[in-house]
Amino acid sequence: MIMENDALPTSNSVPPPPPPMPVVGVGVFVLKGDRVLLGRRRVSVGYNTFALPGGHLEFGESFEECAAREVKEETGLDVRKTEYLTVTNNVFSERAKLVHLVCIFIRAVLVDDNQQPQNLEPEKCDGWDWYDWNHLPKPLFEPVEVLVRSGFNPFPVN
Ligand SMILES: Nc1nc2c([nH]c(=O)n2[C@H]2C[C@H](O)[C@@H](COP(=O)(O)OP(=O)(O)OP(=O)(O)O)O2)c(=O)[nH]1
Ligand SMILES: [Mg+2]
Repeated sequence: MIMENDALPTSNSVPPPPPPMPVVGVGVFVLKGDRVLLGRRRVSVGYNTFALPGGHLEFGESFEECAAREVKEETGLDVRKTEYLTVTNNVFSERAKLVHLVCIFIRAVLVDDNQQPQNLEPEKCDGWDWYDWNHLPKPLFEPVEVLVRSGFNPFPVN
C-alpha cells in the first residue's frame, strides 16, 4: 500500500543504494614469543573489542603486502616472515545491521625484537599491547573470537 508521504519513483529520482557487499580484511597475528599483538577497536565494526592489526585489502595487493603495510601504518612495527594462515567467512549482526567479513589471517614476526608498537591511528584503536596466547583479553573481535574458539593456533609448530 502506498501511503500519502511515500516518495514515488520518478525518472530523475536518486538511484537506490547498492546492496551490501562482503568486506575483505586482513588480520595479522604479530607473534613475539608466546604473545600476540592486540588493540581495542575504537571503530565499528567491533567497537570496544580486541582485534589484530589489519585492514582492507587494497586493489592489486597480495595478502602479505597488505599485512606488512597495515601493521606498519597502525603500529610502526616492521615485520618479516609474513605467512598466510587461514581465511574465515563471518556473517553476524551488529547494532541491527548485518556485517559480512571475509578475513585473511596472516602471521608475522618482528624484524627487530626490541621495537615497540606505537598507536599511530588513535582514532581507530586505544593502543597496542602484547597478550599471552593463553590469557587473551575479552571481548575479542568476532572473527578472532570465532577462530580462537575453533581451537586455531597461529604459532608455528616446532
Ligand atoms: N584489523 C582487523 N580487521 C579485521 C580482523 N578480522 C576481520 O574480519 N577484520 C575485518 C574488519 C574490517 O571490516 C576489515 C578491515 O579492518 P579495519 O576495520 O581494521 O580497517 P582499517 O580501517 O584499518 O582499514 P583501511 O580502511 O585503513 O584499509 O577487516 C582483525 O582481526 N583485525
Ligand atoms: Mg585496522
